[in-house]
Amino acid sequence: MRLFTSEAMREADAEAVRRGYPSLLLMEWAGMKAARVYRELFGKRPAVVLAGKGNNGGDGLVLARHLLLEGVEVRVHAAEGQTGDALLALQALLAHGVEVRPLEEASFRKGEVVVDALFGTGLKGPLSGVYADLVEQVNRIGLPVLALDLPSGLPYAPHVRATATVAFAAFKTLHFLHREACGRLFLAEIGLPKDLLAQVASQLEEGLPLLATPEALAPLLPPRPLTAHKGSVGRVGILGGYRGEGLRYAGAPVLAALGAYRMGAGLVHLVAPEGPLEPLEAVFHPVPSPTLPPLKVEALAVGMGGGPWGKAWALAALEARRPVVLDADALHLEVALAYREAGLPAVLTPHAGEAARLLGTGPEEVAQDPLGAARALAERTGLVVVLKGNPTVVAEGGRLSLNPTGHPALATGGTGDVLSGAIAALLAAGLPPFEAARLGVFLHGLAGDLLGEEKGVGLLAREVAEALPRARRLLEGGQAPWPFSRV
Ligand SMILES: NC(=O)C1=CN([C@@H]2O[C@H](COP(=O)(O)OP(=O)(O)OC[C@H]3O[C@@H](n4cnc5c(N)ncnc54)[C@H](OP(=O)(O)O)[C@@H]3O)[C@@H](O)[C@H]2O)[C@@H](O)CC1
Ligand SMILES: Nc1ncnc2c1ncn2[C@@H]1O[C@H](COP(=O)(O)OP(=O)(O)O)[C@@H](O)[C@H]1O
Ligand SMILES: [K+]
Repeated sequence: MRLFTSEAMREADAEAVRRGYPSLLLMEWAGMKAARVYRELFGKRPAVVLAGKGNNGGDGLVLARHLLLEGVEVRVHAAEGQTGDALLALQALLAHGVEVRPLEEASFRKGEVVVDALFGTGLKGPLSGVYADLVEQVNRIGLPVLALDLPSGLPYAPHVRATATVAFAAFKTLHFLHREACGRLFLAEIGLPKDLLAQVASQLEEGLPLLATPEALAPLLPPRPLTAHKGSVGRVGILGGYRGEGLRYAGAPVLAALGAYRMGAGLVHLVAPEGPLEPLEAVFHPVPSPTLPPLKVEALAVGMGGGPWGKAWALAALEARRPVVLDADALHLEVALAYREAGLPAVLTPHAGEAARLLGTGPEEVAQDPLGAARALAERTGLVVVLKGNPTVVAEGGRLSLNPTGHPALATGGTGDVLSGAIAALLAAGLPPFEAARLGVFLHGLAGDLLGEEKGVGLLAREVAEALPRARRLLEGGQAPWPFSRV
């Protein structure tokens, strides 16, 4: 599924009009579908609708009319100056005898639900003045909020923090970059001609990002035939760890090995300084410093817990000439370029701090524009980039994919190591790097979601590895939760 930008949405709108499709019908469907979501979530609780003067406000005025017709008590506050379809929506509402009061007089009553129809894709720049005050008041007051298309104010501050958001026609990247502001997500079909969104998406020069959905990822799961044996389903080499004066990193490679096994690897070889013999199921290759012993593996994960040895691990691993995940201390521009030069498929898995170091910017810049940062790093290195965080972004060249799974309970030491091993297992099973990265990230995030809901925070990274098979089974069985509902 493609995620749209505001510009792409405007182009879709314009293309519909060029084809002669009456845009008022789109607005009517949008408002009607949003009213349906309102009724599903809030029944007959009274509504207070806040409508801007643009088309987002128009959607809100249509919703108000539909709620009214269904016997819901509705109060409406609207900006002045509607034109076009929004003006027609206002006239239709007024014809029902509804009193429309100014936005400046907006008030809120206990038991009401707020409908945020102030701004959608047409917002230019941050809110100020009366709008900023109103949005802050809505957030403070604590009533449930249904946002139409987008929580007003996004991507800037202040913006509405909604209980639920109904996206019209297509999701926008903002919905998945700002999940917390959107609450529950609904996608409303509003009657655009069937092929129109695909046509607009294909015409855009800079491809629109993909959303990683269960539907798209399930077919990528490596099959497990009855005749499978441990040498036929993917063998993984883990290279990492550090042993120095008074300092040892021994756990990270073990967690990566667990991630690889739990993602279905047949055999895991652990190349690390002498340390705990875990997991018992691995083959151990204790080495005094970064070297590559002879290994029969189909893929590698390199760098976890490598500390000052990180670069040496990565350069040693180059000799294996296998697809590789480069993580943590193996993340250096020089290393990435050496893999590109060698023509080896490689997946880089930086978090915002590591990506910033590779790009020569600050972590805040990366966090502000994860799509841009992931794309820039993928273009600069020619490799696949997994920019970890919420959301995690996967990039290859101009291709971008946003991941909808993942829980804040994952913000704990070692979960990234588990991810590296998991992606390496999928590479070893034969998946191309972009696909291995998308699938690995999705299942790792889903494992975090399952555990976060069951146990809350306080997870151990090894538990995330343990939950991977459950996540995989859900995806296989068509039961992985969709990140949204359709209306
Ligand atoms: N695409 C589709 O297929 C369909 C789209 N639909 C709906 O249309 C929505 C997009 O509508 P839109 O383009 O009219 O923009 P919208 O979000 O209402 O805001 C524009 C208004 O805000 C104002 N304004 C801007 N920035 C501001 C600021 N910082 N501070 C203050 N004011 C600011 C701006 O003022 P101006 O700059 O023009 O003076 C203008 O008045 C979309 O989200 C969806 O809900 C549906 O109806 C069905 C089909
Ligand atoms: N708030 C969050 N929401 C979703 N996923 C998160 C969140 N915080 C961290 N994660 C995930 O947890 C993992 C942490 O990886 P990383 O930062 O490399 O940790 P470590 O180096 O300790 O293993 C990444 O997969 C990241 O996407
Ligand atoms: K809105």
